[in-house]
Amino acid sequence: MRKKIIAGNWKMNKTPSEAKALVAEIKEKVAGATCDVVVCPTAICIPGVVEELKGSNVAVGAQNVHFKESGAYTGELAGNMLKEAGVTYVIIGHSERRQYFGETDETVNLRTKAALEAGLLPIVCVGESLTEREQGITDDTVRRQTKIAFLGISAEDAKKIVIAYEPVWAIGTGKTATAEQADEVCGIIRETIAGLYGKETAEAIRIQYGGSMNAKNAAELLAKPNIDGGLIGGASLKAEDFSVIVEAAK
Ligand SMILES: O=C(CO)COP(=O)(O)O
Repeated sequence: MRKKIIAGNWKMNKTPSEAKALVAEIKEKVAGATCDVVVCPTAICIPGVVEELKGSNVAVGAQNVHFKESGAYTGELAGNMLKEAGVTYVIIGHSERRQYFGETDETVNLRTKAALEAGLLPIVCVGESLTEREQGITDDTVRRQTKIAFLGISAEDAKKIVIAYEPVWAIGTGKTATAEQADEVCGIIRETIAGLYGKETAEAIRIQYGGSMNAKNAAELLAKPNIDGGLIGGASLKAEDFSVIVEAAK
C-alpha cells in the first residue's frame, strides 16, 4: 500500500512573515495526518518555514532546483543549498516553468538527477495542454515526459520520485479533471514506469493529481486506485482547506 502524499505548491505567494504564519496554522491542523504532508514555499521563505516546522510532521519542499552544483548561474539554487537549508522535496518541471521559463523534458531530467544526487526527493510534474487533450495525444504527451524525466535514473532512485500528473488546462482554472480522467492518466503514467523498470517499481512509485484540487473534490480524486496524493496550488494557501484535503488522504 502506497502512503499518500499531499503537497502544497505555494507558487509565488506569501512573504516570509506570511509564510511563517500560514505554516504555524497548518502544522496544528495536520498534526494527526496519516499521509505525508509537504509545503513548498518560495525559496526566500524556506528558512523561516523550516524553523517554524521543526518537530512537526510537515516536510518542506522547494519549487525548483538547478542541475549544477555551483557556478555562474545567476538566480539559480543548487541542490546542496536546499538540502542544507532543511528542504526534503523539490518540485521539478511544473507546467508554469515549462511555459514561462523554457523548461524542457531534457532540463527536467537533468534537474531530477541533480536533486537525487543532492539527497532531495523530486516531485516531477507531467501533464498535457488543452490542445494535446483535444487532439487525443494526452497519452503520448505524458509517456514522453515521463520517459525523458527518468532517463538514466536507476530503479532504486526511481522509487524515491513522486510524479505529479497536472493537466495544464486544469491548473488555476477551477476546471478539475474528473476523478475518472485523472485516474486513467495516472494509470498510463504507472504503466510507463512499469515499461521502464518493471511492475515492482511501478507499484511502489507515488503519483499525485494536481489541478484545481480542493476541499470539496479531494476525497473523490484520492479514492481512485492510481491517485496517491495531490499537488495543490490555490487551496494550499488556506490552512483550513489544505487540512481538509490532508484529512481526505487517509
Ligand atoms: O499547479 C498546481 C499545483 O502545482 C495546481 O494549482 P491549482 O490547485 O491552483 O489549480
